[in-house]
Amino acid sequence: MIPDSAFALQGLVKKFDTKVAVDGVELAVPAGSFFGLLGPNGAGKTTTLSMAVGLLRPDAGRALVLGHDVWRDPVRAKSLIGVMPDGVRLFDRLDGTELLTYQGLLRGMAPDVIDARVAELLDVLALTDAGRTLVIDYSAGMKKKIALACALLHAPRLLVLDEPFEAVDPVSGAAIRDILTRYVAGGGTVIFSSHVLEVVERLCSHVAIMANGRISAVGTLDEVRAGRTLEEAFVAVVGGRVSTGSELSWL
Ligand SMILES: Nc1ncnc2c1ncn2[C@@H]1O[C@H](COP(=O)(O)OP(=O)(O)OP(=O)(O)O)[C@@H](O)[C@H]1O
Repeated sequence: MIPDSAFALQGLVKKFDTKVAVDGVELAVPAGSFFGLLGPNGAGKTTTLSMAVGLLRPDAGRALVLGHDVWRDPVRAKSLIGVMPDGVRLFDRLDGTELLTYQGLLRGMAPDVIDARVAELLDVLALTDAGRTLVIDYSAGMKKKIALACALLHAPRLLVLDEPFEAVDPVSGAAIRDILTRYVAGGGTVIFSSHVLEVVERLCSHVAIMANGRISAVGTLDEVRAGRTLEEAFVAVVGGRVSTGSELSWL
């Protein structure tokens, strides 16, 4: 049986000491959707995605990738996903080509397939010249792009990306949007967190808004917007700050 949800999060909870970072998150990401996860700083997006892909053990709940439990059946579940985590920890004493090749070998890919895909990914992401540069010497945006290439290399069914557009230049951002749009058109599923509402509005078919460790709104983009802009919907769900106009008068 093929589940309707590419990704199902059920009752995920994570506490850090007394802080409840994620408070019973339930989320079904439909197969073939382009899913944006929004929320203010500290809402619990990264913690949720980290648990969802098997990088952080939940205190309660479970995550299913195409029906496979990430914690009980990790090898199968992880073979189906490509992940670009927050803070991108990479083997940065390798150059770009070596890093991708290493990633492909870990994934059990054939060397000739790896070579062809690495060359293509470096080209599309404008990293060809950086292929022989150590990753530690990359800029923040270049690190994002090589991390995205690592997530794409094995042609996963589902992509989980933490702030993929952060720090990338406009040309690279357009290239990434194009890659992801084609990936979804080809039957893939993407879930990504972002603070860039214009990008989410342009790309996403579905959106969830997190606040205080919970999902406060979820649905198709139009359902969540409900006739408003996404920014208006976000502020309505999360709560805007009311300015008295007198703050920082000393500045
Ligand atoms: N390792 C940790 N130890 C202690 N507290 C943590 C840890 N990781 C996250 N937190 C706390 O959990 C809460 C949720 O953090 P998280 O990084 O998931 O938020 P986020 O929605 O991704 O935020 P941002 O948009 O700023 O990246 C925050 O209050 C944060 O301080």
